[in-house]
Amino acid sequence: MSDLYPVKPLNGQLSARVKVPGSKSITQRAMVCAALAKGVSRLEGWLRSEDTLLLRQALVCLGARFEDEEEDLLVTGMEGKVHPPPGLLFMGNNGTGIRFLTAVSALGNGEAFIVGSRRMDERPIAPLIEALAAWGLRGRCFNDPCPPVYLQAKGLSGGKTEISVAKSSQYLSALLLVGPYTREPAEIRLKDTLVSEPYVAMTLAVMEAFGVTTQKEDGGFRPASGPYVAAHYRVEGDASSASYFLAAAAIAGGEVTVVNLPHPSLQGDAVFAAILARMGLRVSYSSESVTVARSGSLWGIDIDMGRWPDLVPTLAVVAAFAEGKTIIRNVAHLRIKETDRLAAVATELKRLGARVEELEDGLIIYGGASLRPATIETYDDHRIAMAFSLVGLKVAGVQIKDPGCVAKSFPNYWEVFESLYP
Ligand SMILES: O=C(O)C1=C[C@@H](OP(=O)(O)O)[C@@H](O)[C@H](O)C1
Ligand SMILES: C=C(OP(=O)(O)O)C(=O)O
Repeated sequence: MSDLYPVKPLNGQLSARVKVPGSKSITQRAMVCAALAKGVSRLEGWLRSEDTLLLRQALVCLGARFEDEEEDLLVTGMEGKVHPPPGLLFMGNNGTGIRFLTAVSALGNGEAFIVGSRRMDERPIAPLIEALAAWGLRGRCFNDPCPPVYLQAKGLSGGKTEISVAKSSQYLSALLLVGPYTREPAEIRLKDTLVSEPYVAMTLAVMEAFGVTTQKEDGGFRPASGPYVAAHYRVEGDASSASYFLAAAAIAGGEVTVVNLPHPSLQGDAVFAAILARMGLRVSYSSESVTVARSGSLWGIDIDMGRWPDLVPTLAVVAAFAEGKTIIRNVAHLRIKETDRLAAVATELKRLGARVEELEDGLIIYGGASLRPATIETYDDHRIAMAFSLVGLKVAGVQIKDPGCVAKSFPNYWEVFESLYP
């Protein structure tokens, strides 16, 4: 792929049906459960992308077996017996993956050394290491509070632990996923207010599909003792990936259907259609799909996005085309994603001529400015590349730098994007 993608403006209105790849978040949870389980699991509709392949490779190093059978993934589980390898485990910039892998490695016996990309060394993981320490793990972050991570694992004792979840829900999901394999029943208490909450519900749902239920109580969780039981698991289409095409209808007008996003969905980000409804679009659902249509005005909104951080770049770009201002609140955790997404979104919208205020934990976007051509910096962040590509549907002369960075979650993004043109 060349290092610049020139977006062609769309003549007329959209009328498109698109299929998105499998959910990255669900795929990674299902991979972990299947890798720990007893027996052979089949993952249907799993996402094959940079991040999921990194996690797959690392789980193979720990002792699970993965085989492709046409589009499905067959996983032979380790029955909870984890064997950290002598070398390095590499997780790129896969935040979900490094948090899950750290917890899974802690179930083993021996040393593990887990490293990521340069940006990963700026994404904190210490809260997870501290919570695992209460279950007997000896571990440290070399770049405290960030990776690389070094562990001396000897299985996890279980019992009570506490976790800080104000910066990321992934720490809690990681603890929950290994909870069934601690020696004593696990009891996890939250120290502070949970961000990105729907991802935790998703973790519990996937665990349940692999046979483990969790008792939820005020301020805490008690996952039942394992093992996970191998399952035939069908992964939903990715709701965050779907957001780009739903947003395309908001920006360019017309109608878009995402054919493989079920309703209801396990993914919090499936809320995006309802957010667009608040901005003036018509929305309809079937059990397997969602359709949005714009025929009239698009209005700015005031919204707390703390539960759905990955939708913020998409929403911010839509907001630039809306009438009036949009206030996006409660998303300080966007500063520790693939890049500082509040800074990146504000900088790139300004480059296009939009008026934007960057808050410590949010954005104010004044919609309706006439936007100008620009070459967009993507900061090695798939969501910045995908969200800003949408601007080019309406504004001539938009080019996206490093378009290949979409491979993290959506390797065929540009192909699906091009299917929007008649
Ligand atoms: O658990 C998950 O699969 C995810 C949780 C969210 O992260 P935080 O909980 O760190 O906000 C989200 O941003 C990320 O893309 C995927
Ligand atoms: C933040 C993301 O992923 P991760 O935290 O897993 O790197 C994302 O996909 O937007």
